[in-house]
Amino acid sequence: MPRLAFANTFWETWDRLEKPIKAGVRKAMEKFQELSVAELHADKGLHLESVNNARDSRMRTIRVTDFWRGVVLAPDDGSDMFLLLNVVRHDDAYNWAAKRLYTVNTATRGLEVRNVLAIEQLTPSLEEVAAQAPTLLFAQHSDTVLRDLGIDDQVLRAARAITDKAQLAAFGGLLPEDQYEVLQFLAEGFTPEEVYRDVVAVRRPVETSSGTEDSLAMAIANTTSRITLVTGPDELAEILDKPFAAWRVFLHPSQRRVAYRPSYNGPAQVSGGPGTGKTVVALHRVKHLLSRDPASRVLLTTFTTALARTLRENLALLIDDEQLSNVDVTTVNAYAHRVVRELSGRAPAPITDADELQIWRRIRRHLDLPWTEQFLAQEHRHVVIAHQVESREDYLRVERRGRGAALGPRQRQRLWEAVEAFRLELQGARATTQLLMCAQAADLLATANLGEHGYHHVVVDEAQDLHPAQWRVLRAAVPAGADDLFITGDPHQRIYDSRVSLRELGISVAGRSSRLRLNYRNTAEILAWSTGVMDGSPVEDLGGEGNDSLVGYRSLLHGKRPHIEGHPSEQAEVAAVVDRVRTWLDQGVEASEIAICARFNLMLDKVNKELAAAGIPAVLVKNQPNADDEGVRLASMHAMKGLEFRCVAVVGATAKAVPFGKEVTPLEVDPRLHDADLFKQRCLLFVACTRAREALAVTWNGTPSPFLPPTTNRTRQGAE
Ligand SMILES: Nc1ncnc2c1ncn2[C@@H]1O[C@H](COP(=O)(O)OP(=O)(O)OP(=O)(O)O)[C@@H](O)[C@H]1O
Repeated sequence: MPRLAFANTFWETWDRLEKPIKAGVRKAMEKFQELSVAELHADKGLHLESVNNARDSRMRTIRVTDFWRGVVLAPDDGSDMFLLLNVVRHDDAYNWAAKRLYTVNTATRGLEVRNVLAIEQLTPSLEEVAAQAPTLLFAQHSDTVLRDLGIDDQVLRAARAITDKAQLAAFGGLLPEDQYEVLQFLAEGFTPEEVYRDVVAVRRPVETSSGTEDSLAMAIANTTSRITLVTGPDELAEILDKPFAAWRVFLHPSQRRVAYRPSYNGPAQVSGGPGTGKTVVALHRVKHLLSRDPASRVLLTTFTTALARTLRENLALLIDDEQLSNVDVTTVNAYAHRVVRELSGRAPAPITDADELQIWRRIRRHLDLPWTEQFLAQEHRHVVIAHQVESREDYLRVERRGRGAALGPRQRQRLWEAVEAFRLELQGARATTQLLMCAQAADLLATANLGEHGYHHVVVDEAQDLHPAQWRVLRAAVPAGADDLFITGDPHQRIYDSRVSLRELGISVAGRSSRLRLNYRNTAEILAWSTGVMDGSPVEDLGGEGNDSLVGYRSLLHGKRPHIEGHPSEQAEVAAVVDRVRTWLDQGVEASEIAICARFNLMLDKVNKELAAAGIPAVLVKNQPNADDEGVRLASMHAMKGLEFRCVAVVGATAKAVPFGKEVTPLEVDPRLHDADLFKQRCLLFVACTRAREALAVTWNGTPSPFLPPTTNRTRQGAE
């Protein structure tokens, strides 16, 4: 019986095929499950035929319908694995098939495809230009080094003629995938040793001595990041029935390595820039943990209720219902609330941040304190609750980490009075705050029966904004040991002001932390511009033990440069964004795939009004629309966390809004808090911009935000 595998090129078109064509594919694929290799070749309905002038002698086409054909790579080495490459209109199928060549990479041993014809045709003209060029992109690397990294003769010749990164990007789609990735890493300045470690070694299979390494079947088995192997009819049905999502099937080797590592001897952490697949990895980790022990109970947390809902929907695409029933997908706050309710019998609904500020304001006035209510609220959150300060004596001694303005004993006495007044007021109203609820939950869990209220594994997504009290809940929810906590997050996306030392919270990830570098979401143009917003500022890493940076993050996707534009008035800006949305809609983008994002709801209201006047439906993200609800998404910058859209317009990026003065502690009050607040606002803009997959527009009226990369400020108009 032959074996069947599907290449990523097939999946790229599968969802777009019409029903009768899909039915034809299913029927053809069933034959691969039923007939022998000889019968397949003889089958009249399938009509497996070779391709004239094909560069790859194994190239065949099969009949799908009268007008569509499948392109298949058929083994010629005695192995029995067929690889479905694409489904293409009859006339295009032969052309598509003829120019492609599949080869086994000498270093990774994976199967790669190249457009051999196009490379042959383009290389001489590249060489002509290169002969005059002052520098060549790979001049510093010898042939031996490149060959050791899997670069073969044809690619080597082309690589020697490439002058810069833009040329490499333009040429890249023609090159064999693993070799292109090696060249990209080298072009980004990674050393050959690093490239070997991150690109080659992660893919390279363990050496065997069977001598069959180069068979097509073996190469296919080595290419899990681009090829899906189907082991039986049930699997075939399942895989073809569900809507295809590449992230479910094809993990980058660096993603697979961390998600499917059999076991971690304690808490593990995965960091990575935006769009590098941290959420995807978290979901696959849950799958791995459950497939290892189907009876284990898993807590999967993220930052907001809306994100938890999406996370659960995506998890349902990856695991079956029985497994899903063993996973709680929720926010830390919701879990803490449940714990307090179940273990103490009563859990008041926490007050909102605005209510909390009001209480602090009353106390400030009543005690005639010299600090703002924001300062008092922050002191309570980030010093008192964070360090579990329970008495005046503790507070007088506590080290106020991350706070710049020193507070003497007399000031601390006065502040402690305010804290006591705050707690008294809450008690009187039988109320609490989210963080106090978390602190209570952690205390309750510490003495509770974890078999009933805890988990075997806790997986944490969007970890960067969790407060120490929330970390204590998570730490207490799972007994310390192997595979207790799996944490993913990006310190560049910190938009609230929590600072943690995970080690001090009993969550040491030393020796178990990894980083993802390949961005799957944004085009390189959007990623590069958005990275400019961060201005290379040093960023404290997730665990609070060192610094993190965005150096080396890359995207393989390319598109238009972001549109960056200032307008003379708010009215003109709003009119321009409505025009832009209209253009995106005219280009065929679904309204629900477009987001407009602003720092303030006031601006969103104005945009909403203009959209309505133009007859364009819109919905507010904070109302948690369903994925299939029609309408352009309108969101505050905070609400953009964790989301993504084909097109994003960030409006009102003015100097007054980003940073928003009211949320920045004045320099003279506390220089460290001042810097931290500014940094948070920078991250907020970064998060908003990196939600765009294909198109990003950033606009303002009046003075632009100082966080926009310098060229923007100078030209005020970016090219598209
Ligand atoms: N291996 C993969 N193959 C195809 N698509 C992928 C893969 N990994 C991630 N993606 C896609 O890339 C996008 C970003 O992934 P994901 O949301 O997991 O990234 P993230 O690192 O959590 O992002 P952020 O931190 O910015 O919220 C998603 O559309 C996801 O489906």
